[in-house]
Amino acid sequence: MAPISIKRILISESVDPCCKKILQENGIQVTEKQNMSTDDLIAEIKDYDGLVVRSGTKVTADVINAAGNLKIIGRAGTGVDNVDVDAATIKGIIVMNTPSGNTISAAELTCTLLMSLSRHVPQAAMSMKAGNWDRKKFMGAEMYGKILGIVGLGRIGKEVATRMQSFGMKTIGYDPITPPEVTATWGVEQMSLEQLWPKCDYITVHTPLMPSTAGLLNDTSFAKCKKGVKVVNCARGGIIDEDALLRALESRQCGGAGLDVFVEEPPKNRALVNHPNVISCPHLGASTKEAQARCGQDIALQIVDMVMGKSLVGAVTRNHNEGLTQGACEVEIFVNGSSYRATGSVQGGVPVLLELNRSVFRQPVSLTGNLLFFKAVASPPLLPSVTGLLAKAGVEMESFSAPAARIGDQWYCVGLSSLLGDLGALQPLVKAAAQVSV
Ligand SMILES: NC(=O)c1ccc[n+]([C@@H]2O[C@H](COP(=O)([O-])OP(=O)(O)OC[C@H]3O[C@@H](n4cnc5c(N)ncnc54)[C@H](O)[C@@H]3O)[C@@H](O)[C@H]2O)c1
Ligand SMILES: O=C(O)[C@H](O)COP(=O)(O)O
Repeated sequence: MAPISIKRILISESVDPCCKKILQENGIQVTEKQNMSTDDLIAEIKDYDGLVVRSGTKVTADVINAAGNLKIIGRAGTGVDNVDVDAATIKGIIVMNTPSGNTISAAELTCTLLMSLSRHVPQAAMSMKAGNWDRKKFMGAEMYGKILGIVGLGRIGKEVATRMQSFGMKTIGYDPITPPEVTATWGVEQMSLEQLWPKCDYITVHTPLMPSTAGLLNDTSFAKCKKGVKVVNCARGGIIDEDALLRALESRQCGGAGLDVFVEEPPKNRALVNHPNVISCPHLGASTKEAQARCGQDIALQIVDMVMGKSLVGAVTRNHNEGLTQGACEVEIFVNGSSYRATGSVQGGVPVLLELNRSVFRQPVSLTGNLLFFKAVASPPLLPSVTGLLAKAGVEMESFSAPAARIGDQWYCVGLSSLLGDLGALQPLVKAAAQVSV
């Protein structure tokens, strides 16, 4: 990748100080300005080559169009729904995020809300502060033996599943991209949503917000749930339809809700927040010292790498030249001095890889998690040999994507539980290999 000149960056939200430090150490001038209105940002942005945000800054088309020099929008976190990615794409501005930095924190908050719903801890604590001693009102239920439905089995969904299994919960789920054989290895049985709704005592959603997930839980799906089902949304406001949730809470079809996110933040309509069976937080999923340190560091290092022409990690910008409407785009990526030509698209809101260096994959490869790509000649012992080698290195194979063709050198992709410490171990089996964490 050719180096990109970035001299001045604006950080418009509370991002860990290590971000500013790393950028400055690499010769980039950094200005921090928080709580700007969109008009303030429009007036300010023209002076900068880069902008670093969290979820609070609305990087609208107006902001992007006012930004004459902007080359990079860095999201210190996961969701980029506050950035108009299409407007950025049209202007050739790269949008990148740090999708893994806050996974554990968001998963832990989800588990906290699930457990608080089962034992009414926030309500009991408030009652104690009000001078009461009410042991009867806050009768709870054990998590043990209950069924948790997880909608969206990506990074956070997986971490929630394994944690709640330790409480003796049975975990079931649904994801259109993560294969059932993969989720089975971490204890989640997949099924259709129609089969899932009536089985669950608790439901938690971990998808991005997009047209296919907006209102996933709505009047119709609540009606199919067990009476008294408890729900958690630590993903994005609107995946659980807020009006439908309020109706379900009022009819007791829903026994309680844990909400970290809202359609409007902060929510002007307080009906849900004020409901006695709702526990809510002001979008705190990523608000831990550890998550902020990781996200701040990751975004700064990704920007520095880009400036040095090293790599383009975490880029989510779509390629307008190739016609997004057709769904596919082609990019050339340079990793450790080698060039890779990749064709990908976005399916159901999820980036997928279709082709790598002319190897067309049989199924689209979901670009999430730790991915190992290798080039080899197809042969029956190839997969068992790679699996054995990974097992020796203490790394689990979470998914396997094979090329459609079986002739000559082809590229394969393997999802890993963690990146390999040493790619050299693959040498006897493969002709080339690279790994990335997406
Ligand atoms: N509350 C917070 O502070 C906080 C923190 C981090 C992430 N998040 C949000 O949590 C969500 C999940 O993040 P992640 O890192 O696990 O993302 P991820 O991309 O790893 O996982 C999302 C999963 O959703 C699946 N999916 C897509 N469409 C679906 C559908 N219609 N039904 C079911 N599954 C579907 C995808 O296949 C993918 O596996 C995102 O919305 C993210 O913005 C919130
Ligand atoms: O998508 C995310 O990363 C989370 O929602 C966290 O958002 P935040 O960085 O604004 O806390």
